[in-house]
Amino acid sequence: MDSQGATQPPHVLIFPVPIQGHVNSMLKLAELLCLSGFDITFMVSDFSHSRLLKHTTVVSRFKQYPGFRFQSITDGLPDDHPRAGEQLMDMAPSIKNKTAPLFKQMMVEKNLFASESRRPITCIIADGALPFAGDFAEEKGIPLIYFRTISACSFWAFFRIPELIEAGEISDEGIGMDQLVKSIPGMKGFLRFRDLPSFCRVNDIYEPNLQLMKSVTRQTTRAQAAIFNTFEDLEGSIVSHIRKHIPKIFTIGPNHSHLNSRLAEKKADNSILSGSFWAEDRICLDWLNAQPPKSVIYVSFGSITVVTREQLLEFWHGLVNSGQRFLWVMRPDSIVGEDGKNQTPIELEEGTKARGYMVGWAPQEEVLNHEAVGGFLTHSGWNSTLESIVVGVPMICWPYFGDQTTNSRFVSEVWKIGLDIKDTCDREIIEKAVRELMEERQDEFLERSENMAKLARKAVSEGGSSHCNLNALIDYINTMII
Ligand SMILES: O=c1ccn([C@@H]2O[C@H](COP(=O)(O)OP(=O)(O)O[C@H]3O[C@H](CO)[C@@H](O)[C@H](O)[C@H]3O)[C@@H](O)[C@H]2O)c(=O)[nH]1
Ligand SMILES: C[C@H]1CC[C@@H]2C(C(=O)O)=CO[C@@H](O)[C@@H]21
Repeated sequence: MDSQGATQPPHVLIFPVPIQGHVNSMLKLAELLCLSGFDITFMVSDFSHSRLLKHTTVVSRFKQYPGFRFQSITDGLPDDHPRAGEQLMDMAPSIKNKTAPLFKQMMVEKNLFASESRRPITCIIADGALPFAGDFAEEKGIPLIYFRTISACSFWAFFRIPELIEAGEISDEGIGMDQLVKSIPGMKGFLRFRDLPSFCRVNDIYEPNLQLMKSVTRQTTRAQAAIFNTFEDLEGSIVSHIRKHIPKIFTIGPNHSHLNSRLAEKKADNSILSGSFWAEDRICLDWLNAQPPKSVIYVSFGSITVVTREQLLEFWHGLVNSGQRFLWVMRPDSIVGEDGKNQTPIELEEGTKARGYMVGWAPQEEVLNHEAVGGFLTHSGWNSTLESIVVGVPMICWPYFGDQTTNSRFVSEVWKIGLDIKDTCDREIIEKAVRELMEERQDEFLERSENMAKLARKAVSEGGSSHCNLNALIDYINTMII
C-alpha cells in the first residue's frame, strides 16, 4: 500500500467533453464508481456546471457520496455562444487553447486535488475526445483510461479514417454516396459512404475536422485502457476489431441502465440521475398518461441539432399527416436561418392540438419508458439510441452529424430495430416512415426491439457482460494504488 495508507480509496478524475451527450453518460459513470466507494473529481465546464445547478438535483444527489466533488473549468467560449449546430465545432480550438493549459495549471497548483481526506488523483478517466488530458497523464505518469461516449461502431469507423483515405474511399474526387465501403473490417457489405461519420463527407482530405477526428480517435490507443458505453451482445463483434489496437476494453453500458440496476441491487434510491442542461417539462408525462399504449411517437433530436424552418415544417407536416400521436421536443435554440415571420399553417396547429404535444426539453428516459410511447424519431445520438434500445422502442433515424450517420445504419441494417431516413427531409417520406414504424410494421419492429432490450437488461444485471466488466474495471483501478 502506498503512503496514503490502506484506508483511502482510489481517487478518479472524470473529465467529459462539456456537451450534454458526453456529460450525461460520464455522470452515470461517476455515480457507478461512487457506488464502489471511489473518490471522484468530476471536471465540468463553467457553462455546463451552471446548467446542471439550475436544472438538476445533482448536488443533493451526490451529497450521499462524500468522496464526490465537482470542479469547474472554462470551455473557452463566451457565455452567449450557442454551443450547437455548426458552431459546436468552435469548441475544439477553444478547449485546446484555453481549457487545456488551465487544466494543467489547476492540476499542478491543486496538487492533483489531494486533501486530507483524499489521495491525489490516482487515475484519469478522460473523454477520448480530450487528447490534452492524455498528454497530461503521460507527462505526470498518471494512469489514463479513455471513456468513449460514442458507439463502438462509429468509433471503429472513425478509427479507420487513415485506411479509408489510403484506399481512396474518402477522396478529393469523392465517391458515390451509395457506394459500399470496403476498408472497415466488420462493416463490409452494408456500410455505404453516406453512413460513414459525417466528418468524412469532404472534398479535401486535409479538411480540418476530418483530420481532427482522425488524430483524436487514433490517440485513444495510448491509454492503458478504454471504456465503451455499449454491451457485448450489441457491439461485441465490432469491439473485437478494436481490441486488436486497444487490448484492454471495458464495455460497461448502457450506463444509464447499469446505474439503475446497481442502485436497485443495493436497494438504494434508483430514481433517474438527470444531467439535463435545460428545464425538463414533466407535464408531458401527464399528457402521455392520457394516451393509449404504444400510440405515441416521441420526437427529439438531442442537444446539438438545429433545423431550418423549412425542415421543421416538413417534419411537422409529415407527423400531422401520418395521423399518429406525437410528443415533440423543440429546444428553444433549435431553429435557425429563416426570419421567423412565417405563420404556422392552420392545419398544423389543428393537427397538433388534436394529436400532438410540444415541449422545450423532456425527461427523456422517463418518456421513452412510458407505455404510451411506441416509436422514437431521433437524430441517433448514442445516448438516445441506447435509451431507446433498453426499453424496446423502435426508431426512425434522422442523423444530423458526427457518429450519428453510422449509428443510424446499424439501427436499420444490423440490429433491424428501426428505419433510417438520413439525407432526406420530405414530408411524404416522414409520413410514410411514421406509418410504417407505428402501424404497418409495428409488430415486427417491436418484437426485434424487445428482444434487444432483454439483452441490454441482461448485460447490466448480475452475471451479465457489462456487470462483470464494471467489476473488472473497479478491480483494475484498485490495483493502481497497490
Ligand atoms: O428533451 C430531451 C432531449 C434529450 N435528453 C437527453 O439528452 C441526451 C442527448 O444525448 P444524445 O442522444 O447522445 O445526443 P447529443 O446531445 O446530440 O449528444 C452528443 O454526444 C453523443 C455522445 O457522444 C453523440 O452520440 C452525439 O452524436 C453528440 O451530438 C440523452 O441522454 C437524452 O436522454 C433529455 O433528457 N431530454
Ligand atoms: C461533438 C463531436 C466531437 C466529439 C464527438 C465524437 C467523439 O469522438 O467523441 C464524435 O462525433 C461527434 O458526435 C462528437
